[in-house]
Amino acid sequence: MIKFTCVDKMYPDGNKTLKNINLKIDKGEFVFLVGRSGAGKSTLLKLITREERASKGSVSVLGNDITNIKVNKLHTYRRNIGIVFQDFKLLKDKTVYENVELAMRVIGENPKDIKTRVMEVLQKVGIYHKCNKYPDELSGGECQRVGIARAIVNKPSVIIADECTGNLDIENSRKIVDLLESINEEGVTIVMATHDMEILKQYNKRIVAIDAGKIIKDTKRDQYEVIV
Ligand SMILES: Nc1ncnc2c1ncn2[C@@H]1O[C@H](COP(=O)(O)OP(=O)(O)OP(=O)(O)O)[C@@H](O)[C@H]1O
Repeated sequence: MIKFTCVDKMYPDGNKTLKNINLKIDKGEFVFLVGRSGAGKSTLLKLITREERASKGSVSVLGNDITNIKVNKLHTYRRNIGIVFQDFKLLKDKTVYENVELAMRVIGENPKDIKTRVMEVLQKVGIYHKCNKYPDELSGGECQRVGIARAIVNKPSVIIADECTGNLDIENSRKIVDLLESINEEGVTIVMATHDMEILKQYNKRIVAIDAGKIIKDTKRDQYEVIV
């Protein structure tokens, strides 16, 4: 499903942010990516969403090598990936419904299907009753529910969540991870970067730890295909 083979990532300033990453994540897994600030978590996630490109090695997702994917194919590739952000990235001048609807509109979905699907996901994430509210009228936890609704509305195979509980208290963080867990139970692969030790302790998931650009721990290391 997601496979990193001997991946290095160097930014233009010459610093090697990721070093020889070998990582395999199977379909339907829920993985916590942990590490101190600057360790390289976001960079690793950006290689999956293909916002960044590996400097060396290859990244393959859903059976396709995306390392050198053509720019005109990126749009189609990204339909398989839902992204949840720490700061929600909701459009302030759009309602909850409109924020989620837009994600379907931009890929040209049939307007008839849009309404049914948006209502369905708003119900799933528990924010249906606030569908006409604007982001400024919602709590952080509610905003993140909308962020998750937007991420899942196009039925992606993978959800990438970068510190998606970073702006929430522990109670709301738990509710958000519970929601991601229920999405994972439907077969969606989840990769979530987090600093939150409470969350790590409470949820028994695979943990991949990065330090200074290297994987230093993986609770499922035995199942790796390490290619050196
Ligand atoms: N666009 C960029 N250009 C140059 N260096 C970058 C860029 N993005 C990240 N870096 C550097 O790469 C390293 C890893 O950054 P990254 O954001 O991946 O870490 P992180 O583990 O997600 O950190 P945090 O938990 O603080 O978000 C840092 O030293 C950072 O300064």
